[in-house]
Amino acid sequence: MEEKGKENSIAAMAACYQKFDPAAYLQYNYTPPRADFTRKDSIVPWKLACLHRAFTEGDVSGELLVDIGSGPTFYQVMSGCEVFNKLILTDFLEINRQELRRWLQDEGGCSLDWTPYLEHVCKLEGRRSSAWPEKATRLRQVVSDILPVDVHCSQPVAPDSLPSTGADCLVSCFCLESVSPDLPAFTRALGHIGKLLRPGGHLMLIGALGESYYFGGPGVRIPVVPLNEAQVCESLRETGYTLIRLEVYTLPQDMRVGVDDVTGVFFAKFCGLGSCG
Ligand SMILES: C[S@@+](CC[C@H](N)C(=O)[O-])C[C@H]1O[C@@H](n2cnc3c(N)ncnc32)[C@H](O)[C@@H]1O
Ligand SMILES: O=S(=O)(c1ccc2c(c1)CN[C@@H](CF)C2)N1CCSCC1
Repeated sequence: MEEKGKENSIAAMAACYQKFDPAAYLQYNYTPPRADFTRKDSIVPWKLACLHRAFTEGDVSGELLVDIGSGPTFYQVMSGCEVFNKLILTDFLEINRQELRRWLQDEGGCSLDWTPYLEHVCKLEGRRSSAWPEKATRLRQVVSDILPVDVHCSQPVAPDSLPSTGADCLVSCFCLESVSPDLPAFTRALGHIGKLLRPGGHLMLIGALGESYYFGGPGVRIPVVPLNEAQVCESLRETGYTLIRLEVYTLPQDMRVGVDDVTGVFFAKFCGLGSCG
């Protein structure tokens, strides 16, 4: 696609996000039936277990974890916040960065109660679920910044907002495929964020399989690049990552609730350029 065509399709995607509604998005995806902690086949325990294992199996370490496209959610950093002393959250929209600040400042007015997620991750760590306030305090302590980000820019965050050595670990959930107009743009965005990672750092990528759209609010239909596992791995290989593990979850029929047409979710752990470790 010509340069002008790429710019137009990325601008069209950005326009879709101007009506994104964090509260609705959280309601659609982070409350039952999708977020049902009592169901063994629910996606929440599966995803939180993938993240817990990936952050605690011994090969991930360092100082700085950066979450790309955080949106209004925290589940994706509830395990990582125990491993890293510095955590930077990022999003394209100020309305999402405000939602993150509201929870971090603990002054009420948040759109979702993250307690069940904190309790579940405490249990994964072998702690009592009643230890969730300590985990909430830890998370609030380690978040050092909430930055604007645009994965379609060759420099996705402002210069000098990260150490020159890069982040030790990146996590990104349901972002790249949900903001890219097509697969080449998805792959380019992967390359852009890869430059934020130090050599040998790790990338945890969580995303939708087979999804072509989702609702980011009432009537806010946002196009998604439909991906399969092979495309995810090929895009990551093209951008120089080494696959450590890929896990796939197929959404039960009753979790297909009309807010999107996702058929599955993948969890992938990668190591960036240079020796893994
Ligand atoms: C589907 S949401 C994912 C939110 C969250 N990570 C989660 O796991 O639910 C996609 C996010 O990407 C953000 N976004 C939109 N355009 C972006 C861009 N060009 N670069 C980075 N993030 C973008 C949106 O603001 C939104 O928060
Ligand atoms: O996997 S989810 O069902 C989920 C969570 C978020 C999303 C989707 C699916 C699919 N559409 C995406 C659009 F970008 C957003 N899930 C919701 C409960 S908590 C763990 C994540």
